[in-house]
Amino acid sequence: MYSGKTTELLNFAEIYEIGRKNILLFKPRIDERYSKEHIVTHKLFKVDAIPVNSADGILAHYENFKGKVDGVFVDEVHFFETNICTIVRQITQYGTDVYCAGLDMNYLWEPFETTALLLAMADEVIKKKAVCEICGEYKATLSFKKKSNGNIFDVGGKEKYIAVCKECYSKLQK
Ligand SMILES: Nc1ncnc2c1ncn2[C@@H]1O[C@H](COP(=O)(O)OP(=O)(O)O)[C@@H](O)[C@H]1O
Ligand SMILES: Cc1cn([C@H]2C[C@H](O)[C@@H](COP(=O)(O)O)O2)c(=O)[nH]c1=O
Repeated sequence: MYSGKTTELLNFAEIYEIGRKNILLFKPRIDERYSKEHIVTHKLFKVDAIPVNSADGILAHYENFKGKVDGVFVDEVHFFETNICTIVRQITQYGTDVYCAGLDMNYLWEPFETTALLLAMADEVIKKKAVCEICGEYKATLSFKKKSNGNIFDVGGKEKYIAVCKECYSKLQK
């Protein structure tokens, strides 16, 4: 969390917009942290997006679009079920570029399955780091949940999670 994934996703989307390409942006409907119908960065930069309940919603909007879609952008992919992989492949085969942003690992330091599968399929992967909220070093690759409750899928921000490096995560666990 806080590593700039959404910022990076929106930067890619902007490149398509500048080039007057047709793009569709999606977010999981459960992510209502900042807005229901925008993808929003933690610096509060926001762009219109279509909230969907599942990956099927992405395909439905894609197929209903009149004209060619040049790029599809999906934020918070870890919240989607693994069938998003089939849909991403299908959309790619139609000739559309697909960009996904999401967490690779949950707060238990385990992979999110959907992200892991998408990583395997991707032509290009960008792994990002945040500043560790404990030691202040720019090497945070994990999220520590302040009150561990067993919920792997749990929308939230700094009230629930902090970005930490591996060393600080291990110390916090003790
Ligand atoms: N611990 C942190 N490390 C880095 N950036 C942070 C941290 N906490 C807050 N931020 C802010 O979060 C922004 C990144 O937001 P965003 O792109 O939405 O990240 P992500 O999608 O990875 O959660 C940074 O530009 C910075 O302003
Ligand atoms: C670690 C972890 C996070 N989540 C949730 C919390 C947020 O709603 C998103 C991550 O958002 P960000 O853009 O990366 O800040 O995912 C979760 O559900 N389970 C987890 O283990």
